[in-house]
Amino acid sequence: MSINLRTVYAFAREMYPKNSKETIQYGTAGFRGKAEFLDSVMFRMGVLATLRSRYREGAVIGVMITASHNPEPDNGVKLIDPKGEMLESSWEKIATDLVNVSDQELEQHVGQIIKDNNIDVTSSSYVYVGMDNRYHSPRLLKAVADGVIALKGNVREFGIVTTPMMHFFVVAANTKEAYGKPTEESYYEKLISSFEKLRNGRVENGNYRNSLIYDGANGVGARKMLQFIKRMNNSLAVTVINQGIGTGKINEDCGADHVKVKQRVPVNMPDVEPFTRCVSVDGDADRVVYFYTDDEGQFHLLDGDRIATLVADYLMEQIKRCDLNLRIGLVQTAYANGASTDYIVNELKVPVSCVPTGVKHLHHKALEYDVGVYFEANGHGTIVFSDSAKSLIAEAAKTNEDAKSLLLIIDLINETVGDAISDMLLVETILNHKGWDVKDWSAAYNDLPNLQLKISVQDRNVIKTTDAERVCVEPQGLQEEINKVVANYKRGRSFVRPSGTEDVVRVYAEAATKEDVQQLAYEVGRLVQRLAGGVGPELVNPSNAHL
Ligand SMILES: CC(=O)N[C@H]1[C@@H](OP(=O)(O)O)O[C@H](CO)[C@@H](O)[C@@H]1O
Ligand SMILES: [Mg+2]
Repeated sequence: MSINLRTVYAFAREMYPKNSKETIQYGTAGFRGKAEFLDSVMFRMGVLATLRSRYREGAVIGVMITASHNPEPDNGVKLIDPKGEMLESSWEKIATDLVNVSDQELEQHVGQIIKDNNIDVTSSSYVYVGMDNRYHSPRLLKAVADGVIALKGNVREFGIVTTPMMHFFVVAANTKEAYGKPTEESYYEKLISSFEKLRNGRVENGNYRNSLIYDGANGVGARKMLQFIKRMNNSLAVTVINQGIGTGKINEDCGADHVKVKQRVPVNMPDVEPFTRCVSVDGDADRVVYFYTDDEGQFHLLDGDRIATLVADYLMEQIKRCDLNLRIGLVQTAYANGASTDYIVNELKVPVSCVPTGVKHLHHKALEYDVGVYFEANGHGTIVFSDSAKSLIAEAAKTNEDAKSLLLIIDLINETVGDAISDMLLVETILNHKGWDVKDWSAAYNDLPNLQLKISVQDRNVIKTTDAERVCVEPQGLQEEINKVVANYKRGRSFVRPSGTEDVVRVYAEAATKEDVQQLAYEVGRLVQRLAGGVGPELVNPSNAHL
């Protein structure tokens, strides 16, 4: 088979001309932006995925079209490497350069990538493509597929799927189906059968009730949950809200990001009993958070930190019961609530590390342990087991019932990446096992009040950070000013960093009281506006807000 790079240029010029002059970067989770400027990006990512597959000797590479928690007009694309991880970081640079060259330079540039990486263009390549349910996703999926076709690669389209399903399909295909088959049915089957075996017919236990409200963020997570419900034998009574039918827009006033950042219930919440367990996932269903309201109508959040601590505690207990000697570790980011980190260090006594935002960083760190539990505070995370841990557990399972359960737990977990539905089924399994309701779960520790702000600046990349993003090194002087402000607040902590998915600088703050955290976030936000080129209206001082 021979390929003609002229074809790539012809496709690009005729169908996917570059229509934006702005430089775009492979960020925290791939490329994101307004959908109308992404056709050429998608086409080129189809080209890159094909090259990457050839570079990896014909292994399947995944392409997921989604803008996750971003608003409806946005879309995005992320590449999935053969083992289900995010695209290797050295190729992120290749991706960024490829999407930013002009149409005229494209042919020569693709030739250079082939040469630099010694890619055999006559070899086979396989690309899997899936998308979320945004109305512009099908158009963008076609652009990716055309990028593959332009280089004579093989493309398989999965239609509307969650991000974690795409990761599952890629791993399933590349492990010759040891992980399952690369089909939707196989994915449902794997998760549901382990979940139901773990339940073993016991749907309620102690304070645990088996019903919950599920906020699907008007995204693909809603449709897939409806598919789960159809296939489950009433082992869980799930009411799905924000299903994405009718006028509801993806992530608008609903979903995991809304619930976590606004600390508020999603739109369309039915009238439920106080302390009813509720779950929100994001637009592509790779994040999950829990929440409930108490008998005074007060909102309570059980976020990724809570899930991580619940899971780590449970796994430690199970591993101890099996009498196995496995090193368990927890990975967080700077957004983790300080109270959760204290709890991990002082109560769980598990090693905990802090890495930069983005699951790729957490995932890599977690692989250093026999059992690595990682979660971003926003509910994005999973658990990874080393090969040797898996064989030890499998060996023990021959004689030990607890080890058998652990094996089922491993099956229930989508180890490739954070998976909202799989994580939810895991939490449900643990709560059921412990006989806990949300009150019991909340009792482990009290979150410090915390707040996030988004600040618009001229160029968010003027902010540079170090020490897992906890310290800002540029613009000069900003960190010193933040330190001075933070010192005035009991249990105060705050940091700033440029978002990798939105054109904003994020400010995080936590402090001992709600009033303090509002004031602290405001003061740090003002520093960013003043010292990092803020644009738009000045933040309002919360202590003057009533004036
Ligand atoms: C504070 C926060 O929640 N940041 C999110 C967000 O990244 P930013 O780089 O902060 O925009 O989107 C990422 C992808 O979904 C997710 O991994 C990350 O945790
Ligand atoms: Mg997401």
